Amino acid sequence: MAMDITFDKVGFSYSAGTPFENRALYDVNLNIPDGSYTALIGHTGSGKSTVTQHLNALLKPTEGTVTIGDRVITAKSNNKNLKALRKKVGIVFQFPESQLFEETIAKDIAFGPMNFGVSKEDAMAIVKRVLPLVGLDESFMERSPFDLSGGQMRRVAIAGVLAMEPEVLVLDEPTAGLDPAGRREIMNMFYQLHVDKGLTIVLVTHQMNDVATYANHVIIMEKGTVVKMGPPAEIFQDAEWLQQKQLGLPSALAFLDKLSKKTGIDFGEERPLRTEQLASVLIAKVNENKVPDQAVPGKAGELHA
Ligand SMILES: Nc1ncnc2c1ncn2[C@@H]1O[C@H](COP(=O)(O)OP(=O)(O)OP(=O)(O)O)[C@@H](O)[C@H]1O
Repeated sequence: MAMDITFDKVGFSYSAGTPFENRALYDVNLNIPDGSYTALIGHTGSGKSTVTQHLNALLKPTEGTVTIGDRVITAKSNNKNLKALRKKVGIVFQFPESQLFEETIAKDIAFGPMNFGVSKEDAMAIVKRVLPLVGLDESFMERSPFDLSGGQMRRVAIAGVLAMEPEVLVLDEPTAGLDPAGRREIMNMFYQLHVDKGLTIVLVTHQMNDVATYANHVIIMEKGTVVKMGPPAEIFQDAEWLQQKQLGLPSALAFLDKLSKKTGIDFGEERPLRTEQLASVLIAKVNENKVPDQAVPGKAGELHA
């Protein structure tokens, strides 16, 4: 069963019908295609976390319809039989390591599957299968999660979500608080899971470079609603709009944008989104003699990437 997710005219209020009612979503229409790497971006308070909690029915819409694979969730849906859905859509919340609690790493990772009725023996087999996916080996199984570094603890917590063998993995700022090397490793790990296992990924992030590097579908939220949705090339076409909205640009695009303004060179459709593509685009422009000579020290003959 394909796990496409769609929101149709979804509204949501926290504490609906009480004096503390707080409207978080207005008329949200979006889709998350099965097998996509979707980035969900927007300022603080725009509604991203509220949307993610609808992805496995932790929250139910106050209005409209959320469809997750073959499950249709509305305000009137009952809460029964949501276990199967929760298994298919795994959410890695911010700072997931704060939810570790067992005395050994193996027990912590096995907790979810055993809660779903998997035998201890099968759960241990799952633990052995998921540890390498997060870059850890079996020697970690009997260790306490609380003796690990912050980055390793986060990997264990992520392994606990992967142990449920989800089809959709929702990541709410998964690298918050990690150092640059740890960030890169974790982001590459998720990308590998997406490529190797065909996992649908929904990444909530403020990092435009991650959006440019990994995502193939982008949703932008503002004040509780979706204001743009589409492939990255289309989303980043309008650099001006993104800057106006103070959402930031991927570094490669920000650099070319500045260069265009200073030199008048129009990089048009050739603008790369990823930093590693930048050199070849610039060299191509130099070779076309569209960059003034003085901007390229020592320019002689044809340049190669
Ligand atoms: N438990 C809650 N009770 C009441 N209001 C809430 C609750 N959680 C979030 N809100 C409100 O809902 C709105 C959307 O918040 P949400 O956390 O979904 O935004 P966000 O885009 O994820 O922000 P951030 O980037 O800071 O995580 C905000 O106005 C927020 O104050």
